[in-house]
Amino acid sequence: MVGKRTDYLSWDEYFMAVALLSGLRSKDPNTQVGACVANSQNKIVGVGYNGFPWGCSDDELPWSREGNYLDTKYPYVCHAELNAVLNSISYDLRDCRIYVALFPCNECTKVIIQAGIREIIYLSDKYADTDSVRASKIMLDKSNTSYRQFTPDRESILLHFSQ
Ligand SMILES: Nc1ccn([C@H]2C[C@H](O)[C@@H](COP(=O)(O)O)O2)c(=O)n1
Ligand SMILES: [Zn+2]
Repeated sequence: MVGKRTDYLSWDEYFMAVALLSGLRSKDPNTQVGACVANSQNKIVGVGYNGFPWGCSDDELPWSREGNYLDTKYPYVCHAELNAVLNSISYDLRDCRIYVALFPCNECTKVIIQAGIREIIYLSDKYADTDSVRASKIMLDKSNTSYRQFTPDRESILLHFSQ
């Protein structure tokens, strides 16, 4: 008898990989972030990545990190988590999980909590020392929204377009 494959992706690996794949759509030259919302039945209900709003051309708005505020990307860019929630097929994301490459900022955290998402699974917390992420953790703790870092069991996942 032929047994089943054993190196198949776990749900956490699968949803985090979808988040990372979505992040590859981002035009941000410095930080590409993807997010994937999964419901309690392990169905994907929303994906997103960081980018400018509809109608705001990637070629006309700045991707700079420094300079006058209006000449940087920060006032314009929609974060991956916001896009994943807004792109989701349901308004009510109660009991969903969000997988995201980078710990959510305070503004996205508000959106995540208000949407009813119950758990955040993140890969990197590289901005842990910012007040934005500190505020996120305060709100998450108060609202009993859980968060945990994804610790991968494998280094990478390879995709081949040629089979
Ligand atoms: N949780 C997050 C954090 C950040 N982003 C976006 C916003 C920017 O496009 C980029 C961060 O840029 P950096 O300051 O590292 O040059 O990532 C997000 O989508 N989700
Ligand atoms: Zn954010």
